[in-house]
Amino acid sequence: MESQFRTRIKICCISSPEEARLAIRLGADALGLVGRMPSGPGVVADELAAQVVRATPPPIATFMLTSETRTEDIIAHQRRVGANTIQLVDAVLPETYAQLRLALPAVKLVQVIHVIDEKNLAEALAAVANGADALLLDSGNPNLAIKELGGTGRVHNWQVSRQIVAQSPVPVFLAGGLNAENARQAIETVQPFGLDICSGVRTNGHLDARRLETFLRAIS
Ligand SMILES: O=C(O)c1ccccc1NCC(=O)[C@H](O)[C@H](O)COP(=O)(O)O
Repeated sequence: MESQFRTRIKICCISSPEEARLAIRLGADALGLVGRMPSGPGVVADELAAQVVRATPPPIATFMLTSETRTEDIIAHQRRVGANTIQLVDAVLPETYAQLRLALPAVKLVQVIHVIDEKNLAEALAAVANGADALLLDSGNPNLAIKELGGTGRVHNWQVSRQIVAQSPVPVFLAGGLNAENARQAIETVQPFGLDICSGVRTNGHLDARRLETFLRAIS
């Protein structure tokens, strides 16, 4: 069934104020700033992320991606960057959401679920029950010796993602290997609140205006 709502767009792996301005000008609802990660191409320094956050006007959301899992380290990361949303790319203890809420009441919490199989449905619903404001379904693999926590350029099992969207009481973003060719199909299959894209709108690592325009046209 066709959704009556506009699919929100998060442009991730923003690596400069110029990329942020381009993404906003072309219609991004949210920007993603990737903090220190065990692997992946999109990492930026905290100082640069903070600079982008300061230059980003409302109502654009700034998502700070963190691989930290201890509450105090997540809080310290947020204080360095100042983003209005924390994207937790790894699993955290159940009590972490309440601790973060207490310390950072104005900051929204988005939990990434790396979709591998049906078991991820329970993981997603537990994150919501524990306090996540939104979910983001991605294609990493946290079980590897060197964890993959995003930026893989791979598509995952959208049937599992569809089940998560259908049962989630909070908004769900879909990520992982999206591009202009598969984005419409992704929306129809998964029916997410928003799409998150990194490599599919880049050329040689840089945000590519033409690829982003083509992507946005494909889903409008
Ligand atoms: O890009 C990275 O290096 C990265 C590493 C670890 C976690 C997240 C990372 N990227 C940010 C994202 O969340 C991506 O937008 C998401 O994984 C989708 O990426 P892609 O498949 O390239 O569109």
